[in-house]
Amino acid sequence: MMPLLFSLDDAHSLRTPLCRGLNADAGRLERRRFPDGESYLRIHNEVTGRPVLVLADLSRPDDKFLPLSFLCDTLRELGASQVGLIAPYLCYMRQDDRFHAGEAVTSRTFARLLSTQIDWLVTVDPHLHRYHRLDEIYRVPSTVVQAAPLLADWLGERQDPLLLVGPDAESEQWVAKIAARSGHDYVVGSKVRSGDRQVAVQLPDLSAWHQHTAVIIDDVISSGQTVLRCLQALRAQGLNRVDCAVIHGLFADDIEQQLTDNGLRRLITTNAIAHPSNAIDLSPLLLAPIRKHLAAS
Ligand SMILES: O=P(O)(O)OC[C@H]1O[C@@H](O)[C@H](O)[C@@H]1O
Repeated sequence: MMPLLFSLDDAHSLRTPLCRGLNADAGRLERRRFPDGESYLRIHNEVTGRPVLVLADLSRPDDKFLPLSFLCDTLRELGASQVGLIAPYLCYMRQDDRFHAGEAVTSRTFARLLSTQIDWLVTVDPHLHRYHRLDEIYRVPSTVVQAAPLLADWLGERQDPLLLVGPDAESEQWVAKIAARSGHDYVVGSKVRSGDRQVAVQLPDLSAWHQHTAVIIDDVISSGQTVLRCLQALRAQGLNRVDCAVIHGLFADDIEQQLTDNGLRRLITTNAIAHPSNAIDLSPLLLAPIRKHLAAS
């Protein structure tokens, strides 16, 4: 049976390519808020016995998780044969430890809650730092898609000599893969975070790469402080041509002007989260894992 694909956000740029690539019908979802702020949700398709895909942009998740839960639960109540979640950005991955007594390890709790709502999960480069695999916290089958080949191919088209720069140890998992595929050199810095927006980045000696264009690579830009401090550290060493490629553009703060004022030439992101900086379409990488889960469930 042809799958049905619902998107919590009608404008998600992955909706049409995924429907086309999977030969899926676009589901019709009616959503509004009652005057008191509670969610109203109605599914306008017959879902009984059909495999259903839910595409969700999970940036700013606190507003989205309840509507997502209502949707998935209703799909199951109405008899969908499976409910698979495509969450190109998987939220609540960064609080992966109890750093201070009494803190909520929100990654674990969120994973536990979400796992009760869905049959499987496909996501792109979740922030796996202290966890190494999603199944350490998720209780449903999952596939992690890596955006590295698409970023590497995008960089591979560049003619100027590039130095890829990971701002911190965590970023090495992404920058090393992109460097290996694109054939560019890379270095990794070290970062100390003393607050949500207090970040210091140190880079190794870069005198061997003065003629290169630096490209900062990271998985997430949130406040933008990591990229900003990395940019400043590069310029302090005389690397004045600096671009940046990030997988998930959360843009929690209005940082872009500040980055431009500090000399950043270009910032690009994937379309995991819709933003004017989107330059890389993830859909070619998502189709095969989604088909695999559809067939296995
Ligand atoms: O510095 P901001 O943009 O707030 O946060 C993003 C950084 O925080 C880390 O978890 C990410 O891997 C990235 O390096």
